Amino acid sequence: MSQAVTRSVTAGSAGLLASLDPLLREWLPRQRWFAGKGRPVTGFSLVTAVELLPLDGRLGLYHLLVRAHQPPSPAPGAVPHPGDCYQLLIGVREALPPRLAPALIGHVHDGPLAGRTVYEALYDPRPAEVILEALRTGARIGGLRCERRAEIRAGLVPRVVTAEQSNSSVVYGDAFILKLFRRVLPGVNPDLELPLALAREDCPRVPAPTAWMTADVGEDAYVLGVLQPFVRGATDGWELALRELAKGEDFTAEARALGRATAEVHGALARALPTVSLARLQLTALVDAMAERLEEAAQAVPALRPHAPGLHTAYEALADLAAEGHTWTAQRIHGDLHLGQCLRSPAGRWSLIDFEGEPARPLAERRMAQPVVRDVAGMLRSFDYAAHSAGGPPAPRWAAACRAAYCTGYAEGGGRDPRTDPVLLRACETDKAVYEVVYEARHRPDWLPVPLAAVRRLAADPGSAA
Ligand SMILES: Nc1ncnc2c1ncn2[C@@H]1O[C@H](COP(=O)(O)OP(=O)(O)O)[C@@H](O)[C@H]1O
Ligand SMILES: O=P(O)(O)O[C@H]1O[C@H](CO)[C@@H](O[C@H]2O[C@H](CO)[C@@H](O)[C@H](O)[C@H]2O)[C@H](O)[C@H]1O
Repeated sequence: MSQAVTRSVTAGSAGLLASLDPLLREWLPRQRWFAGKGRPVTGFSLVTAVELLPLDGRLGLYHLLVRAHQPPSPAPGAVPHPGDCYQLLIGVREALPPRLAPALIGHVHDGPLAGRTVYEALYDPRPAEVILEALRTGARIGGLRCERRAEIRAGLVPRVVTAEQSNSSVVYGDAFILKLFRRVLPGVNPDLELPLALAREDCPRVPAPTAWMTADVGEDAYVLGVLQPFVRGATDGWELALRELAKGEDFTAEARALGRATAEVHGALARALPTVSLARLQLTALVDAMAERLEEAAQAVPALRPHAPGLHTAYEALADLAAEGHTWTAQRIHGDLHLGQCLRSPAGRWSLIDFEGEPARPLAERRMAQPVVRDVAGMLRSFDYAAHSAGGPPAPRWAAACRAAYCTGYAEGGGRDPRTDPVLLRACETDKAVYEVVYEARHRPDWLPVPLAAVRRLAADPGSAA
């Protein structure tokens, strides 16, 4: 273990946060992973601070969990909230070398860091090495605790992933990838829980966690990061789909393989974790939750409002089936499945990643058993997204063929053909499209027309879901 890791001490000083406060207020809301977009940050409180490299050297390094205070959402019924907790890895230098310019947070004027430059330390190889070393050695530093399931080679060279993400990732020597969660919550994190459960089932479709890091804060444990094997040379399904679309190529063979992979993962999850039967009461709760999400979304995004009555009919049809006595099985699912969560190895093998669920939903809700059709609906929406985003005119026939092939593959992989459940499928696709409208309005307003086009179709035509 490196000297720096063993010498780490808990800092915990309010002065540290006070000196960072004005810089973080400006920097944090600009980050893609910042969850509280649209509301100002009015202050911060420190949850934990651990000094990973001492300030007296050329490079200081702090691991911080900070709570960002924001006024409550203006949505009717929104409850006051203590503020989201974010994980920050803060590097401190006298001056920033030009290669680290994109990582700049700012120059500190007051407090213990006065006169120094602070920056997003993951971009810097040395801090990234410190984190890997902690994981490799199962270190405990202040409240930080690392655990590992397998050996990790020393000396792997880090590089930060620069793609747009909800979290932040570092690749180590093309052998491992570490995801550091940005908005962290106390409790079980499905992105660790489910891949661990799948590893116990020897499911080869999901990279098994190699090591992970947790913070103990009082009675609570926050999962901070997960290291897993890196699929070398992989292309994600989104990139691949757009590439094939641009060339006018058929994607149905891949869509079918993706359907098989999804069904295999669902099968393994059903073996690993409890399944339940959704009878009338639970189905009513499911339908009510969908309807409530639609109402909240319509409040937040005015463009959705004219379509709300049409969309509600999808939920009413499901409620009618429940009233007639239909039941569905529910189990743990991926929760936010889309083409970008599917990796194709150079040998043509598909893996699924990112089991965090929809980041904006409460953790308890994300960990609930759900009908598998929810994941299927996510993928079907994704083919539609691709067909509307490839640059050329929308390609509805390409999307329809992929959607059908995916359902065929799902049945071949041991699942029930999702098309035998059209009412549930339409309700789930509607719920997903509504989620996407809110997601895009918040994070990528230019993309809003994509889910809105689907909303128009789903509201007007009950048969439009696959
Ligand atoms: N095991 C892996 N092997 C190769 N690349 C990966 C792996 N896991 C993630 N990635 C890459 O990192 C990106 C971000 O990972 P993801 O888990 O989706 O993070 P986020 O939750 O931030 O969206 C993915 O789109 C993928 O390109
Ligand atoms: O991958 P994340 O966990 O960060 O998921 C979030 O971001 C996704 C976009 O990156 C978003 O997915 C939506 O856009 C995709 C194209 O970029 C498309 O393939 C998906 O079907 C669509 O839902 C996802 O919803 C969000 O949770």
